[in-house]
Amino acid sequence: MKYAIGSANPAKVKAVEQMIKEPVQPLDVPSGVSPQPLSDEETRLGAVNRAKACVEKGAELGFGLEGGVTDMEGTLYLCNWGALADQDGHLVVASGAKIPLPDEIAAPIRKGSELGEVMTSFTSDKDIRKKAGAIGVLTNGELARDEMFMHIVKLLYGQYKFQK
Ligand SMILES: O=P(O)(O)OP(=O)(O)OP(=O)(O)OC[C@H]1O[C@@H](n2cnc3c(O)ncnc32)[C@H](O)[C@@H]1O
Repeated sequence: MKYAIGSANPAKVKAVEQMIKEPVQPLDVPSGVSPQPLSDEETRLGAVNRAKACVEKGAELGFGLEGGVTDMEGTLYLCNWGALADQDGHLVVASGAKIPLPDEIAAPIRKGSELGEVMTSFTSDKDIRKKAGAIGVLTNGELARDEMFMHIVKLLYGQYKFQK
């Protein structure tokens, strides 16, 4: 197995495949963090754990992509992180776009709901996290979740090739 992504979420798989231009194996691996990461640190760790788990399952290169939220000066932001790991123990990380969440979305998350659930009730689309995502909705369709993740994958793969 050459390339793997530690998720079956189509927005994540598509982001890696479009960048790598080769088949990428989706793997069901644990993120090792809470279902709704609540800080940059936790979101980043989820991405790293997913990338490393892919390598442990035999991938030459393993990608991990994680979505979360983070509090900055009292405002909750959507945050996104990615990691790329290889069999030599090399690891690169990158973060993606951050945008503030409106109060009607932030408030239920602060009370314990997951962003995916909140976005589903907000849009009446149970698969929104697999498609445009919160970022697609909140940017009026200008930036979909897969495109946002693709940017992170470019940051990961570019850094990896530069360092190797
Ligand atoms: O199948 P996996 O890879 O776990 O993908 P996921 O979308 O369910 O999970 P993430 O770990 O990336 O995101 C953590 C939570 O935040 C939600 N989430 C994150 N970014 C989102 C977005 O852009 N739109 C909708 N939900 C999002 C997601 O549904 C989860 O409830």
